[in-house]
Amino acid sequence: MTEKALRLGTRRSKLAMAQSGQVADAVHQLTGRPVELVEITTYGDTSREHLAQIGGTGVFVAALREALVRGEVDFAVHSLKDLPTAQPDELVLAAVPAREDPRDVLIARDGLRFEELPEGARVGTGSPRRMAQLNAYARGHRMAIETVPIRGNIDTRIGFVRSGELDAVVLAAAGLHRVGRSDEVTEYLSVDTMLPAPGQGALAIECAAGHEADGLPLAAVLAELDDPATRAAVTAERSLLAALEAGCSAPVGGLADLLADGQVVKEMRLRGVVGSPDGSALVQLSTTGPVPTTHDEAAALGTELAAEMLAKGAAGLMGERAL
Ligand SMILES: NCc1[nH]cc(CCC(=O)O)c1CC(=O)O
Repeated sequence: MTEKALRLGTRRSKLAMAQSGQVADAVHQLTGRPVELVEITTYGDTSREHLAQIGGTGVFVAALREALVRGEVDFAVHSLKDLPTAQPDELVLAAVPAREDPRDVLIARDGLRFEELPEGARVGTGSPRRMAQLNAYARGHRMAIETVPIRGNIDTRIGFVRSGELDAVVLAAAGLHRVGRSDEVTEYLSVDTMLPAPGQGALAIECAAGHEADGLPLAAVLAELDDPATRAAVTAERSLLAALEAGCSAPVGGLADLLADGQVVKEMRLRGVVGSPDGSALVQLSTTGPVPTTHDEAAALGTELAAEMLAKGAAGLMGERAL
């Protein structure tokens, strides 16, 4: 008798299928069980509204989470940056595997870098975080650009540049790497000018609390795929986001990394930014602390930085805080 397959719930976009396929292989290696992909359509996939309008938080994950709770799938893979910061009691964030490149990139016509864009260049992004930082960068260089709200999958977004409708678009490096489109990148944006979204480049593997698949305790098994350094970093980043009371479509960037002295890791640094979408005002701060050894220590770094950012007026820049 063949062993029963583990059911992995996934969105059906090319990106979701690529990252779910990768996790499916790893789980198959780990357990010896076949892993079957179960495609689930989320509201974020079917709605044609702009993310800022549909409320942002959770639109790509709610349907997957419902399937987990109902036991229709055994585990699910999400882009961590799309996952709301509140963790439902019925679900466990079983693993955060090693992160991909967290940076944002520019894909521009004619191989242009950001600073080479012409006067009045039209740059596509639907993300208030990217808008705020792009506009601030442009102001700093006395460039005039126009940010144009767009949405759609990776191919659609690259298509706006191909068709000549836009001069450039900004996307996450990780997504492009995962779908094999990295050769389209014309500039990797420095995190000094473009802090990524909290959790960007990382995946989240989630299952229902206490769930067993034919005797296999899933949370414990999947925990083998966890990368503690990535987990600590994204915990700090998401705690920053939560403490700012912001969601994934708020103009908030955050990135934690480890600072080393030679080979020896000394500290964790957390950088954060909040900006007005026109880039006229940014609150950008960073903090460092001992390398966290627990969830609470990592989360404390985010809470601390959020308090400092709020003291510098971050709340006023976030506009609709419900977003
Ligand atoms: N909001 C869409 C989204 N969610 C996850 C990624 C890919 C990058 C990642 O895994 O962090 C993207 C595309 C993008 O921002 O360009």
